[in-house]
Amino acid sequence: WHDETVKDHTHRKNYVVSEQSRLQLVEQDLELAANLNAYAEQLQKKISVLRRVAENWRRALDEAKGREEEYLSNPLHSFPLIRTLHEDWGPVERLMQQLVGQEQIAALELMREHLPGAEDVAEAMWGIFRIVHTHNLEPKDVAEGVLDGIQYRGRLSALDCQALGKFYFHVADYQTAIKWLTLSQDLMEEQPLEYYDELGATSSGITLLLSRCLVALDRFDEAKILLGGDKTFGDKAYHIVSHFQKHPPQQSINMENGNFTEKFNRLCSSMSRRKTDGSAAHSKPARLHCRYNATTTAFLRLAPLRMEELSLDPYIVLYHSVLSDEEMARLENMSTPLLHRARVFDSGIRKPKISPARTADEVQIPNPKLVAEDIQLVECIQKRITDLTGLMLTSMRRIQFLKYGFGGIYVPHHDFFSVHTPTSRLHGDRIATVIFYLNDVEHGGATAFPNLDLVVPTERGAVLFWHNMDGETYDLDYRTLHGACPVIVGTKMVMTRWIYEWDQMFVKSTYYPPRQKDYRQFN
Ligand SMILES: O=C(O)CCC(=O)C(=O)O
Ligand SMILES: [Fe+2]
Repeated sequence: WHDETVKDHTHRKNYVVSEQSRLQLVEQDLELAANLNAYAEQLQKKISVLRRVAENWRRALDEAKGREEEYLSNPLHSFPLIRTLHEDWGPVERLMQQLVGQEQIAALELMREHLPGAEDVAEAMWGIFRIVHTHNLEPKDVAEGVLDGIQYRGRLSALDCQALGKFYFHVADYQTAIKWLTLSQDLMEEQPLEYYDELGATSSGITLLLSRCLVALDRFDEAKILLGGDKTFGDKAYHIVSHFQKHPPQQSINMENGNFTEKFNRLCSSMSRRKTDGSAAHSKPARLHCRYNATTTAFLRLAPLRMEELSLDPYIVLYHSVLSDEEMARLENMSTPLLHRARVFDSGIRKPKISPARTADEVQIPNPKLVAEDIQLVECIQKRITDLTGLMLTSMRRIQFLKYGFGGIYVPHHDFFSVHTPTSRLHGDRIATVIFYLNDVEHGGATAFPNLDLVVPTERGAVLFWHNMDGETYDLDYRTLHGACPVIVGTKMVMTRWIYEWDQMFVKSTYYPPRQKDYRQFN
């Protein structure tokens, strides 16, 4: 069974999103360290025996120095020497040949398949990349533990910076690659050079990559000076530079959706830090209205909900304290074991697929794997959505529970399909969206609407609701473009429920194209 789980990418461990997998990392790290220490101890034991033997042999000869003949005339000197030279070298040679720490090496091999793989590292690097890119952070600050103006305890090592430098090299961002690689070289002062030699990060290797970046940026002279200053390359600097010029690097990691708009990045940055007083505040426009909604349905007359209008056109509201702590805890507990990597609908292949545009784990609830009382809770929440929105939900479509890890995003998108999909044929388009925030993200993770200059920070228990289509004409409202800002620290849990056109047939009149208003200018 194990092989299958490894092959099935949707079920592999997610070290970025899952606390449980991350805790395993700590355990594995401890185990690796203990194993390595045991190995070093074995090695140390062998070294001290060999040293002792060598010392004993030398001591005899030191004593004899200059008076060898007299020394050897004493049988208590010559007998041991004869015996030693005949008998002892054999066992010593055997000891020298004996492999040390086979047990620990075997243990390491066994552990290896459970350690993070290349794709885990790639995912984590993308996470850092998105945080750095969205907030326009300086590699130096990041390496020193300053993320978006906040000093954290973590630090990056020379090896971490080298890995990030290579990553940026592969995405063809040579300017930033140079920053990471230079940092890596500076940080190498922290350990003896042999340490880096053994771990595959030589300073001259970095110099070579640095000069490659410089050449790619047409900074030939700097590249020559850099190479000339390294003994390894010396007088070959000129040839190396012209070789690099003839063979320019190819971008080998596709940025795909790594590039967000300036507007989105600015909104995310304006709202990435939680207010110190603990209250969350969305940015512009300032609070329009805050009141109790006691009218949408009969339920709300009994239990009015605090509602904040964030935008009137298009209509966007935020409800506070919709879910109780107990409900949120149960939602988290029932969903966490079922999470798998989120997919988005690819209009090219007309199927959902894993995409860097949306890096989160997800599960659809309710779900046959849940116990009856959990299903009941989800159904109760579906009813509450109708209370909040006045819109109908059918059991055909479900709520999506999403969990984002560091660097987790959802690039700006519209929730409506605008093209025909298997879902839209059955249910119509997504006329409205409801997002439940299930936790306060420590840093980052707001929902941003770049066309509306609106950004909504996560607020545990709150619910965001908006219409994706004009309420009367059903025109697609392109102004509702929105995305999830990268999570910087912590995880983010939300539930999204998209509300469909055909489900409203008994509460609203349904319109068909031709559409009347043109919102596409905001596309
Ligand atoms: O996580 C968020 O803030 C946004 C999620 C979203 O846009 C969606 O699920 O459609
Ligand atoms: Fe969305």
